[in-house]
Amino acid sequence: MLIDRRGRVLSVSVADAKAAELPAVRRGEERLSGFHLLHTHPKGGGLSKNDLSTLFLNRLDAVAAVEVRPDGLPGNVHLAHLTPPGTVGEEEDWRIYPPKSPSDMEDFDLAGQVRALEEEIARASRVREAAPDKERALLVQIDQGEVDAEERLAELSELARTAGADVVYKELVSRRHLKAGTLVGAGKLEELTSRAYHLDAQTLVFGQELGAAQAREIEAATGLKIIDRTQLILDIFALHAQGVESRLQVELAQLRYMKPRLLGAGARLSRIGASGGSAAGGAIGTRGPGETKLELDRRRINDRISFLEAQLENVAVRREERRKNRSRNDVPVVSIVGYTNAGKSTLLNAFTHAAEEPRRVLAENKLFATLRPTSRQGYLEGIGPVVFTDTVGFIRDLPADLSRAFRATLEEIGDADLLLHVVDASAPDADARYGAVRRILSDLDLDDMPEVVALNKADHADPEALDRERMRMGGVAISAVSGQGLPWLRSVLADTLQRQAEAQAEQVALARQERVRIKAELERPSSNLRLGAGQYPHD
Ligand SMILES: Nc1nc2c(ncn2[C@@H]2O[C@H](COP(=O)(O)OP(=O)(O)OP(=O)(O)O)[C@@H](O)[C@H]2O)c(=O)[nH]1
Ligand SMILES: [Mg+2]
Repeated sequence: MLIDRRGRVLSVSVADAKAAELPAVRRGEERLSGFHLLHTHPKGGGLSKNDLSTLFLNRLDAVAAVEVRPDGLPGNVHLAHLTPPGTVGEEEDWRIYPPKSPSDMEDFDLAGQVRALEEEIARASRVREAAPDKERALLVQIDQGEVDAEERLAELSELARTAGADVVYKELVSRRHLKAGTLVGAGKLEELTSRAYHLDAQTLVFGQELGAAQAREIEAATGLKIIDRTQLILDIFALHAQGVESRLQVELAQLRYMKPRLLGAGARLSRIGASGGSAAGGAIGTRGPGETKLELDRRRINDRISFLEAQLENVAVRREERRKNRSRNDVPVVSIVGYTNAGKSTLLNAFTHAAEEPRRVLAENKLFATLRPTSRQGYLEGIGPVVFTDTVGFIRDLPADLSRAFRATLEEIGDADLLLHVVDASAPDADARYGAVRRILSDLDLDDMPEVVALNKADHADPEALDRERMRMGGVAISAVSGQGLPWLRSVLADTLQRQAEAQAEQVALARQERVRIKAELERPSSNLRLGAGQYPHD
């Protein structure tokens, strides 16, 4: 029986001893649901684990089980209610009372207990309201035996922070085999729900991409807002997008990601959409690029996708024209590439003396601070003027929708004469990041371009680790911030460009020689290359 606070019976269910259906109870975000579940235990015994999770997940005022005696009369009553969130010293999310006889129950002030509990819950939420309204999030990274699982979790945490979340808890969950629906299994989800309750968090972020059905199932089981890594990255791109093209690219990627997930997700999306109002403008996962909010109307989504594709096509055509017109004269171009947050923009600033504020490129301790390629002119001793180009940072497992949307931007890297690959040498997984960047370059068919590696943040890196990295990746240890190693890097860049120019000149010379040789061959009277007269009218 489900009973409300005035003692009215709302519903009665009859079932076997294993499980009874509970009608859907509206779960309050801040308060208890206002219902009390009373049921019988025909075989006797106290509250089961199932009873307690029903209490917890539905935020019931209380759950009570009445044992049934062999003579059919009521036996002991078992009762539990929730403990307030954040309670110190409580092992569990619930407080179970010692069994009472039905007559003892008459003196028990359940209403008073519930009032006290609600007051404590309200106090906790007042404390939270006083704090800045960042989305409080729990992070889960599933470890399937990858070597870099720890780093993935740390990266997920950086992504969440950049997206504006307050990470209150993170966990690496070891699972060789994933559960179809819930990935981590129902027990783990229950544990996470409990943690979220105590830490006052409403968002659960998964380090892997979730399918639409998985996200829905996990949301149903936990009552939390579910975000996956891809959504987080898309969200950051949306926050940082500047300029027409990046905005179009980001929105297109977001819509492509959302489209298959919109089916049957009406309630879920409207709920996420309604909970806007964070400092960064809107809740994580629903931010559109620029000032706009992501359009989630499923009827209009296809039209919008076609429109964006056409717009991007236009931009691409115009860019191609610009590219052709830009006389590929002799100013060499160095494209700065690397993992996100490696220090590419800082290095560009250091190289091009963009000390004058307005020329300075934004460099921040945020992932994907740069989304738009930016070129600045610099100078290299022995070479002369050189154009340095800064571009979008890479990340491992770059979401497919994003790499598709940003393909044009990324392919422009191929216009350069030389890649300057910036590695954050202070990152514990510098190798893996280097590998991830190389893989993306190879996907873009750019892996045969000449590359110079800069091991950046040397001021911050462990010297031994730095030595190891130098052995493995080669490259020059630098600090874009302190300037250490920059003269050496400049001379390596100049040498490489010089050698390349020489090789090119040599090829040109060889080609010229070859032409001369063939011409001479053709002109020799006895040449067997000489074909029948009249075939070469100019002869
Ligand atoms: N300690 C130290 N910090 C650095 C160095 N170079 C850059 N940083 C810091 O690293 C952070 C990221 O720098 P950015 O230049 O924005 O990195 P980025 O590669 O352009 O990053 P995205 O554009 O986001 O992909 C900033 O907080 C910089 O101050 C360095 O040599 N040493
Ligand atoms: Mg940058």
